[in-house]
Amino acid sequence: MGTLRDILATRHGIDITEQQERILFDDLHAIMEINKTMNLTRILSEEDGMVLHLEDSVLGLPYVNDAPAGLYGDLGTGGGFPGIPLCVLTGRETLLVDSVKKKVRALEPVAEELGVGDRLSTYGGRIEDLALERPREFSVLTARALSSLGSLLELASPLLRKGGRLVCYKAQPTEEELEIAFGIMKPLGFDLVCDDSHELSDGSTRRIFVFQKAANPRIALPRRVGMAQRNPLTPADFAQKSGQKSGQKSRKRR
Ligand SMILES: C[S@@+](CC[C@H](N)C(=O)[O-])C[C@H]1O[C@@H](n2cnc3c(N)ncnc32)[C@H](O)[C@@H]1O
Repeated sequence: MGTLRDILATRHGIDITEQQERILFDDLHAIMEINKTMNLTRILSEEDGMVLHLEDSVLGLPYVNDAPAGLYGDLGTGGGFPGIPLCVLTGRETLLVDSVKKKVRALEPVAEELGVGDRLSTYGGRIEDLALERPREFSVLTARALSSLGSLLELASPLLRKGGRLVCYKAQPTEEELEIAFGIMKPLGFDLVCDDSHELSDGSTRRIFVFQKAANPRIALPRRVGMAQRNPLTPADFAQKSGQKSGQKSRKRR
């Protein structure tokens, strides 16, 4: 199969140093060790982990590097993928976000061991609450295996500053998921800047969508906790709302 460095360079045109490769494997091993006592990942072998955690996470590197300078957040980070590898490789100040506090707590000593503890911190709470505490602070966000594209746009919009980017890792979204996301992206303040397909070394397809925040959303965000994922917005919500004035002004969570 080849080394991670070879795979990244030959398949994806991404160069990392030997030292960075070592740090990424140290990360994978640390997560697999923690996984013996806490459910952080379902990927159990080093071989699968190299592809599905390391190769896949690093695919996002050029997209995160293309975003404006500033704070990077990984939403629904779980075992720290893609957040920790991208923190290592980008050098950005990074916040790992997950609603399960003990998961992100377990990642803090890993970051220390990997030598990125000074620029990596964690938030154990819901994305919607982070958006109330730190609105428009982020330059770039990633999300893998978290939610539908439409929900991700809604969750990310209040966190991103103007010009900031949301990098979504998806398998193969359904036509319906795409139609909804593309129908609500403008009202949520986004433009689509990339829709790329990549083939991982196990033959699976990874699609990466990048959205750029261009304007404020047309409704007050975040909505009530859980709404973005349980009751996602659709284009019809905005069709009904055009002409109403109240959405923009109220900060009340609906
Ligand atoms: C399937 S895991 C994906 C983990 C990791 N991103 C990966 O690809 O391996 C989704 C994670 O998102 C977290 N999550 C789901 N909804 C969330 C929300 N609204 N706010 C914060 N975390 C959330 C869950 O606790 C879970 O750890």
